Amino acid sequence: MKLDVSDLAFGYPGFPVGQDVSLHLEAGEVLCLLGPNGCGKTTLFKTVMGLLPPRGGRIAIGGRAMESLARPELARLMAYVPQAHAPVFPYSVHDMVLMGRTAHRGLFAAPSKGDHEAALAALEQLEIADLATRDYTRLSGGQRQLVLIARALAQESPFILLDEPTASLDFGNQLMVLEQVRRLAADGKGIVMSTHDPDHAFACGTRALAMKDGRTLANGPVAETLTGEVLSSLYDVPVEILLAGERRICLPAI
Ligand SMILES: Nc1ncnc2c1ncn2[C@@H]1O[C@H](COP(=O)(O)OP(=O)(O)OP(=O)(O)O)[C@@H](O)[C@H]1O
Repeated sequence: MKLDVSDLAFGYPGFPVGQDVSLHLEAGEVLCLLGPNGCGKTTLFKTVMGLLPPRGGRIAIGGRAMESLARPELARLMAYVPQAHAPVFPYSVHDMVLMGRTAHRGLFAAPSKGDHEAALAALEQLEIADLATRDYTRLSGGQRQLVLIARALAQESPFILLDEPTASLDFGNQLMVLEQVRRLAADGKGIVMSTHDPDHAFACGTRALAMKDGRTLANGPVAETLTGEVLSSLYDVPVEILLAGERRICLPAI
């Protein structure tokens, strides 16, 4: 299954944000989206999720035009992982993950045995089944982020969009989330992940899209796309790329 976004223009009513953005993603790939604050990453996500109407261009999932897909159908194809936040209502972790099943059973139907099993399987896959009965609002930021990823997994969609999944996490939790992203891709998910850290793209990305002022600065395989020149121009700071063994590392000149 393939996600094809071609020549997309996106933005809000009366406020264009981006244009001419294309991305193509296959199962098993991790596409990292990088760009300065306010360049339009979240707006692009909202448009690809069908939450904002495109201002131009085309979005197709598995060869089907997005506008031909009903909302529950779209939810079965694409899951969205927002940045971890504390909801007002103290849901249990299991209930949070169960919400990922809504697309499979309708908004008002009671969760089936299969829904509960899918939620538990998602928690187990992320190795956080021991948190199932805990209050989500009382978890650490890293644990919350993993729960939101589990919720997306329970949705059983071929594509997952993650909006800065490592933001505000400590070093260890960042690595834990990146490791899970790699595992999900290895399991055949297609992943789009926004990040402010080029090293995270080097750690788990297969492709990268560098976006500035709502336009594509570079797009392609990570190593060819995130060059020192591109990153310097993207963030307006001198950046060098070093090789540590096989691994690339971003070194800002400070
Ligand atoms: N609901 C909205 N209505 C109008 N403009 C908005 C709305 N939300 C965001 N914007 C504007 O759209 C532009 C892109 O914002 P967006 O949140 O997509 O950027 P971003 O790249 O995700 O930023 P960050 O890295 O800081 O999260 C910004 O100029 C922002 O002010």
